[in-house]
Amino acid sequence: VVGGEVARPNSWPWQISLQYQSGSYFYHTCGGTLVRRGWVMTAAHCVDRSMTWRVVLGDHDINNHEGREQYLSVSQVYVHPNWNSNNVAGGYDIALLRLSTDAVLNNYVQLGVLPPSGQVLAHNHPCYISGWGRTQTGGNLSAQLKQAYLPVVDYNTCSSSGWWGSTVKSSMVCAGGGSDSGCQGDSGGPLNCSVNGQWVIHGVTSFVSSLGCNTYQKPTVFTRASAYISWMNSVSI
Ligand SMILES: C[C@H](NC(=O)[C@H](CCCC[NH3+])NC(=O)C(F)(F)F)C(=O)Nc1ccc(C(F)(F)F)cc1
Repeated sequence: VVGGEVARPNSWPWQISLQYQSGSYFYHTCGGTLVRRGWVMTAAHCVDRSMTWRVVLGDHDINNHEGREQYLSVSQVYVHPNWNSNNVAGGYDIALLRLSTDAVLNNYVQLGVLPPSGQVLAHNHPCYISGWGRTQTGGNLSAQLKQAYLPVVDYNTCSSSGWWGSTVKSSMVCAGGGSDSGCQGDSGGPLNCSVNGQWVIHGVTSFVSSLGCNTYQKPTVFTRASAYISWMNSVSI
């Protein structure tokens, strides 16, 4: 996350850290959202390479053990069948991870609420991105979970010339476009939108401009979760 601020610990209790094993250590690579006690929603591009994965729940500082974390392994990866790893602009950048054991829900670990199928938010609807991604273009990951206010940019604006044009599809959500943005390492994490006083997970962080994370009029682009409800249900989530 470029800009924004460090989140109050566990204030996004459905946010997970997806980590891969290298040697005897695990490393953060992507975010994700706990959507059922045994299921995590993330981006397909996060799991393009097959690795030994683990999901960390209830985390705040990914470099320190604070005692609220739950470490769960991944038993199965379900990538959307239409995902093309050579074409993030094609959409379908969504995957479900089946956890080997169910999460324990508590003050630090809660389920994210998914939107109704097809729900599209209006221009400027209030949302926050959360993640441990780079804090600047080309910079380092954040040790602590960060958040940034990224209001929705509607499809009409986001797909216009000067913005993303035809790179963005209606199966995506754009948000931000100013000095705050997602960045590498935020992939797969949630776009948390306030709907009737409840946080609803409207996006899965997918891509930013290759010219820089917080490029003007290149808002952070999310997979629109409401476009994939039936697919997620078909995976028996
Ligand atoms: C550096 C930048 N990385 C990204 O945007 C990666 C996803 C990369 C998927 C493709 N390997 N995502 C992120 O950094 C995220 F955290 F914002 F989600 C990037 O490659 N952006 C990008 C690439 C291609 C296209 C386009 F579709 F237009 F070809 C648009 C943006």
